[in-house]
Amino acid sequence: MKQGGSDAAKQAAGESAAEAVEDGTVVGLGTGSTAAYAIRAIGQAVDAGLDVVGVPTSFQSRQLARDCGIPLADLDDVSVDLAIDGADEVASGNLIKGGGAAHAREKIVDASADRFLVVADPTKEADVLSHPVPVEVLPMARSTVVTAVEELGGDPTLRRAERKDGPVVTDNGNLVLDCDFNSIHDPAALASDLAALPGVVEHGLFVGMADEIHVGTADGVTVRTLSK
Ligand SMILES: O=C[C@H](O)[C@H](O)[C@H](O)COP(=O)(O)O
Repeated sequence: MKQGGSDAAKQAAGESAAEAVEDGTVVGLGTGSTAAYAIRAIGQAVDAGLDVVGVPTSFQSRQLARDCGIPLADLDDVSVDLAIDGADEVASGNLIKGGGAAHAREKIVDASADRFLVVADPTKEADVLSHPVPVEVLPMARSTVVTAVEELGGDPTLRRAERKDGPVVTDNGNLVLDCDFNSIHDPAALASDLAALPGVVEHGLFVGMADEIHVGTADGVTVRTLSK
């Protein structure tokens, strides 16, 4: 997993994207260490009087947003203007997400947003996606999805919990298979194949969804605007 980015780079990316949040914005709040910097920056702006509503993508982002004083709502009540979220890998504007097993809720919130800003550090950038793809599965479908992923050419591994025996259980009560496909030359086709498997709740390929990528370094931020 590519998690080698510096805190300074993550902070620069997160704070850059947070600058896009204006008064009255409904903002999707991503999950992970880079999105957390955006949430903290939005919280500081709320303290200074900015009127925003946040839609969290996980238990973790909800808790951080509450700690930062960001008013929250869910998708039954609001529609998202702008989502800010991290990524485990970025190539040609496509993403692999789910290193924190939050990709199902992230995809719902990020896909619903009018604009989706990705925040990353340079260690996340690649020419071709090759990070294992997290696939959230209903527990009863684990074995059938393992077989189906192998038939698609992948090598699935059940994600194990740390400081708990057994598997990671997502915020939705499901399991995660990290599926290694080596280099993914047609992410749209793989995304469609994975989504079609019975028992797959969501996979971590985010294809053609991002509007901007904010890549932070210790020295500044590069913003790439993508055409969709
Ligand atoms: O499930 C977690 C998310 O998809 C994260 O946005 C992703 O793993 C990137 O996290 P980080 O910014 O901590 O590398």
